[in-house]
Amino acid sequence: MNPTPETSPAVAVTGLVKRFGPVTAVDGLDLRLERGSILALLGPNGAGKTTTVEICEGFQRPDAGQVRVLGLDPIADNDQLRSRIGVMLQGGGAYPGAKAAEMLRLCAAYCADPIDPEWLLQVLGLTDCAGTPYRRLSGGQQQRLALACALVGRPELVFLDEPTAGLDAHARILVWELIDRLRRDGVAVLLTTHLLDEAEALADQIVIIDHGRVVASGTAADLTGGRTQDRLRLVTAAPIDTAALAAELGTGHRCEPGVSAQSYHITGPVNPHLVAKIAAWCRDRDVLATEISVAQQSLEEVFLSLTGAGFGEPAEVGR
Ligand SMILES: Nc1ncnc2c1ncn2[C@@H]1O[C@H](COP(=O)(O)OP(=O)(O)OP(=O)(O)O)[C@@H](O)[C@H]1O
Repeated sequence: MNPTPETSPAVAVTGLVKRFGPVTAVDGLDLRLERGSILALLGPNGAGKTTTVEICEGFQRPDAGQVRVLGLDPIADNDQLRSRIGVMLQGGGAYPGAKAAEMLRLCAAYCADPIDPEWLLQVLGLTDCAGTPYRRLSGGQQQRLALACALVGRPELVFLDEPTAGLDAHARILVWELIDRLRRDGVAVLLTTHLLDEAEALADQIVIIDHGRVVASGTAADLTGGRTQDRLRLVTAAPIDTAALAAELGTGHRCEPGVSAQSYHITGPVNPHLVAKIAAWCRDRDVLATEISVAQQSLEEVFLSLTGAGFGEPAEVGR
């Protein structure tokens, strides 16, 4: 049975392909965003994030694959979808001379049940510039006003393309709090970002794409924690012979110097026996091991390793 539009996922994309001449911007991409949750789309420049989001918004036509937004076709059912989704557009649209509050009230006037524009201005720290013409607003204020315009119609789903790009730390926190609040109110959010801490702080699900394909997806914990069992960090009070330690640990283990002095990365299966062996090896050489820790990769390390040169097949993490 086909899901009805009310029970279907906020976004369901399967096998999406989009080409621009010789460039394949999106190459068989699958995505699924549940209602009331936040999905962060991460990827290097040119990975296909904006193209994917614009197809979901109905601004571009896919070459292949299926896209359903709130159970509907973003192009064929665009009229039905418009009032139910929020899109954060860049630029002042047709009214760059209009004042900030006027623009937001205008957006609200098109909506059946808008959020109070004054409340949104206040939450986003825009009250002081409510009377400022759009073109005189700072970049960060324009960005927050675009977010307010996307949200004023109480959308069920909101698309945010780099919502905090260029915002100062204070404004970023305001926007993060608002996005988190949306989720608690049952709104689904699909956001693209280059800020890994933003994805980590906000998203229920992170999807990393490269060359138009999903290379990993899961929660931040899945992505950073899934590989902890094959990596150990060692710090010693004096330099050690890495080749000798690697030889002691046997095949399957490597020992390489880390970035800071007398720090080392040991890769290979990590278990209590390995930890004991390293400690004993240091003791036998009268070298103090000041730290032996099972290393947690940062999201940045995961991102760089997955989207760096030479990456091969897609990794499925925590799906
Ligand atoms: N209208 C277009 N015409 C031709 N090529 C395009 C068009 N739109 C996107 N592309 C190409 O498609 C690829 C994906 O672009 P896209 O903007 O989706 O990437 P992105 O992940 O959003 O990148 P960024 O992080 O830099 O914004 C790029 O190689 C881009 O040059």
